[in-house]
Amino acid sequence: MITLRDLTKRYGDRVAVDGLSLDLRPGQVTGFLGPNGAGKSTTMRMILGLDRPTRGQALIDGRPYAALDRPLRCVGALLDARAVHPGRSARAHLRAMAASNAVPARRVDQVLEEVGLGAVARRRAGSFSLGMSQRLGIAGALLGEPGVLLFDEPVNGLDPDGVLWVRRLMRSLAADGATVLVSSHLMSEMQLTADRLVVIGRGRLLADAPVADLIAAAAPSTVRARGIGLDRLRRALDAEPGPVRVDLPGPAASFTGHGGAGGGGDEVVVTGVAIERLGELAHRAGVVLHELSPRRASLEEAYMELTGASVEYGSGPAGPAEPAGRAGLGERSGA
Ligand SMILES: Nc1ncnc2c1ncn2[C@@H]1O[C@H](COP(=O)(O)OP(=O)(O)OP(=O)(O)O)[C@@H](O)[C@H]1O
Repeated sequence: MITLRDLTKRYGDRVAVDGLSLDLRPGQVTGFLGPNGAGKSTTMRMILGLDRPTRGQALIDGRPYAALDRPLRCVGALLDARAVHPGRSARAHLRAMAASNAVPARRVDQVLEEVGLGAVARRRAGSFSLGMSQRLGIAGALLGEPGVLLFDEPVNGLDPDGVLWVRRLMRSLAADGATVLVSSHLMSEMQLTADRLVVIGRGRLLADAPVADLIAAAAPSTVRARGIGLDRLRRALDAEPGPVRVDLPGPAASFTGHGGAGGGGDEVVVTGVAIERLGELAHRAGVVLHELSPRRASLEEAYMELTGASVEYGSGPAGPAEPAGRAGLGERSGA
């Protein structure tokens, strides 16, 4: 269990982490998200006793890191995969870690096999690729079989096989009862890996919720309707209560339904009306439907919505403009 209470870190005038209070429970993978500079690494460093909080506290199983007897047996972490003496072999690096925390030496060979580095155990860590270094960092985190694990960008540099392996590893650690906190900028990966998401921006908590709830709250699902006579459907939607939005469709590939564009008739994307209700309205309005397909928002869309105002190091526009469809045909707030 990880407990944060009013956790705050200032560097001079800059507030890197601003009053975070959270409980991260065993048996769950918590994804830790936020734009560059949001304070994720600083939070992890404070949990691990590498940075001293300006105010508040970070506890592991009820105790600050400094009060843990053999820390590697309580908490394992991958923060910076390159922070290994380059002249030491992978095995020597892990053996030194094990010795300082009363972890049996045989565990070193076990974890090296587990992370796929058994064959290169005697090679200098300085000769490792980024992906191999990440695997060595993960081996170090697993060494003491801790109940709390922190991973900062663990899939950075890993090949697709490695990414899948990390996802399964996180899931199995949580299934065995560990508290797992993992930061990542890969939204699709987080959507697949995490049970719960904590999103921060400029050091402050923006959201703390199960993945599905966070997506549903931040980015509404939509329904695409394709057919003949959609003007009549749009008129029928004018009488619906609540905010309803009617847009031209985005890229056809992002929809789950069959058919796609090009089958004849018009297309609209409706937000704010259940698919069943839309079907009824279309039927009553005499619309010939060729397609009525739901589209669930992605974590990436929800994340953009949540963090839009907190991005400090944003990029300028690049590449072709978004399809014109999202500009919107009509929006109204319900009566
Ligand atoms: N040692 C330090 N001295 C001064 N400022 C720091 C220090 N460490 C972090 N910061 C600042 O604190 C803020 C939070 O940084 P942090 O590295 O925690 O963000 P992050 O969410 O991990 O970002 P990223 O996604 O880019 O890794 C940033 O503005 C950063 O410049």
